[in-house]
Amino acid sequence: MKTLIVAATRAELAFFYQHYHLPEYDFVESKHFDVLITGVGMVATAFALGQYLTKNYHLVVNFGIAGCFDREIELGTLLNITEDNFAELGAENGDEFLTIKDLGFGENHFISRSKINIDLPSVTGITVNCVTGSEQSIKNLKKRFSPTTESMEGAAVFYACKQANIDCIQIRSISNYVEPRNKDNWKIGLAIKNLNEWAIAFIAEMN
Ligand SMILES: O=C(O)c1cccc(C(=O)CC[C@H]2O[C@@H](n3cnc4c(=O)[nH]cnc43)[C@H](O)[C@@H]2O)c1
Repeated sequence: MKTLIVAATRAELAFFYQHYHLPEYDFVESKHFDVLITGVGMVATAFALGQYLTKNYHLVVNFGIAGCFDREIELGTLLNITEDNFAELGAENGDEFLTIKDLGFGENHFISRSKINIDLPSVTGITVNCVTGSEQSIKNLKKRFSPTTESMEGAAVFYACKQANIDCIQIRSISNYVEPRNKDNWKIGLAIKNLNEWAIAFIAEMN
């Protein structure tokens, strides 16, 4: 059985593609692993996984960059997101937020059940449709989830893997702090370089 590597954009796996001489397609098959580029966001991710996630895979690895709520963590740091949450899926009730679970319609919190030993700090993430960019939203999200990271896909990958009963890990490299938007502060190049080096070593070790 193979590993399915999932990322939102091909740019996030650029050096990985180069290293393995992969063709520039959004779904690439190779002997030990396949790669799926889903597009950004939960909808695109869920649709792509609905098309490609089959029982041929024993493991899904979601790679990407992410925002970070913790200023003690340096940009470019790699983290293992072992828990993730749909942060906006639910209902407002005045100032209170009711999750999809509170409403009785399903789960908003996912935990990786993988037993693979990952040499990175384990943290909790949130997954959003709208990148957080106001002090009030940051305060609310910290209160509700105590998150370390924010992405736009993570919890959707965990959700799909749970539905398909396939183990999943999520590795993200910190490109920016979650703050009022200022793309000049983002270190995307550094985050992608570190992410790809780790991904190449991880896949080499697994096979
Ligand atoms: O501008 C570029 O060169 C560039 C190259 C590769 C990827 C990007 C992206 O913007 C990828 C979007 C991707 O990043 C995740 N992300 C990163 N920071 C955050 C954040 O603060 N909040 C939420 N998501 C974040 C997200 O998963 C997107 O899929 C740009």
